[in-house]
Amino acid sequence: MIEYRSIRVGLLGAGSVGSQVARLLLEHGDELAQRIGARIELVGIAVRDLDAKRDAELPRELLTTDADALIVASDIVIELMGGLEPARTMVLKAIASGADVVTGNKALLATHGPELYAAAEQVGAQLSYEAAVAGAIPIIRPLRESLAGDRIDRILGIVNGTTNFILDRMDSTGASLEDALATATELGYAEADPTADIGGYDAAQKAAILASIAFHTSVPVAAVHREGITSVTAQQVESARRAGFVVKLLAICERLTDPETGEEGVSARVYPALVPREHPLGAVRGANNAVFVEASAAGPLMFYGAGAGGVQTASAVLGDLVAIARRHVVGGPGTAESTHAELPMFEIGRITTRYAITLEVADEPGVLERIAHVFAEHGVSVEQLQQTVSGGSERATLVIGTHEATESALAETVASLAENPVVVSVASVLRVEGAM
Ligand SMILES: NC(=O)C1=CN([C@@H]2O[C@H](COP(=O)(O)OP(=O)(O)OC[C@H]3O[C@@H](n4cnc5c(N)ncnc54)[C@H](O)[C@@H]3O)[C@@H](O)[C@H]2O)C=CC1
Ligand SMILES: N[C@@H](CC=O)C(=O)O
Ligand code: NA
Repeated sequence: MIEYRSIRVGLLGAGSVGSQVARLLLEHGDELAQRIGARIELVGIAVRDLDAKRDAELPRELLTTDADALIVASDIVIELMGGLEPARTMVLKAIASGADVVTGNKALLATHGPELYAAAEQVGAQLSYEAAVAGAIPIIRPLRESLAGDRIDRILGIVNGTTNFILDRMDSTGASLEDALATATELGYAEADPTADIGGYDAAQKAAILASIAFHTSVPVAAVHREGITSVTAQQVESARRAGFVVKLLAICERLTDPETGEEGVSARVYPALVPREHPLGAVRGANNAVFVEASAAGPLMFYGAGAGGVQTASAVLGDLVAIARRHVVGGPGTAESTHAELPMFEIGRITTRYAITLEVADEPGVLERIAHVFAEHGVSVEQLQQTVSGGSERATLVIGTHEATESALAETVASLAENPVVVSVASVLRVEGAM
């Protein structure tokens, strides 16, 4: 029997993810010791309530309400409390006391990332966070290590399980957003307050993290353009389905070059978009996540799997823990954040994409010509136009698909359309992404 040295690990938070991390550490201690060459000693689990019911049964003697004492007694701290404070203060304290840190806290990283990375780099500590984006799916490490020699051009991700479940349910059953959300809540996918999910905040935090790593640029969450799914209607989902598309909430991180100045920059944005059903992202069902990466040399790559869930996310936390623990055994520096490029952020008006616009118009001669004129006036080129007239109605529905256009040109086009006397209403404007 090999006598391994011990590496002391302190766990902050024993909720859905934390309780599963503790259980796996306790159950697989021997195997992990062999893989690492040292024993992970779980020295304590900081909780708010010693008697709370938990997803996994944990030894009472490990529970403590004194997180500060636990931090200073640990070589590696795992933060799984969530939220900004006291998580930020505790992570800084752990780093200052010489510990490495593993966290799954995307809100913390998207808001205070640069401060935490700088603190870690200053003392040579490792801060790892595979669980923070797309749960169990390995995406941070592939971007940072496997693709370190390549140039990433674009990331298209479904990174919020709750909204994907809702949109998938609307697509497959015709349910309204409210009904699909109620089902997501019943099944335990949505948060008690689902605003972070359906408002796109959670996806925007993940987009900020992905863009920062992919483009070696510090991207604050405030620079991510965010639109949630709250105004997506059953009608839009049904029209998309009939046209061979599916509505998905996408996080898009893109390297862009201004065609006029040649300036290079980054766009990070979250919005619901039409995706062709045959695109790999179009087939992502239920609460799953997927991240589609386009790299210059590697070409398109797809990472797919469970983006949430206690035990699934615990797998990513343990992966980070094992990697850090191995470094304790073999020595050497950790991986610092790479922000050498510091590309400027391009605002949403500068991005180009395709659009599908649905208009209710008067059914009278010359309407199509007047509508086409509005598009031409703003330099937006129409790719296809479909007209439907309901029997006996004096109105017609026009669905217009555009070629690539800038957001600013599209916004001006839509504003002009809304004011045009032949337009009864602009029923829907959705971007089209991933067209192949
Ligand atoms: N649940 C999931 O599927 C995923 C969660 N994450 C992230 O992992 C982290 C943990 O998430 P969950 O386990 O789902 O959250 P949770 O709400 O189930 O658990 C958090 C636990 O931390 C405890 N806590 C909060 N403040 C504390 C304090 N000051 N001292 C001690 N304990 C404290 C809470 O009482 C709770 O038991 C979050 O940052 C979340 O965003 C990331 C990916 C997926
Ligand atoms: N609420 C999130 C949980 C994981 O990050 C989601 O639905 O994806
Ligand atoms: Na992940």
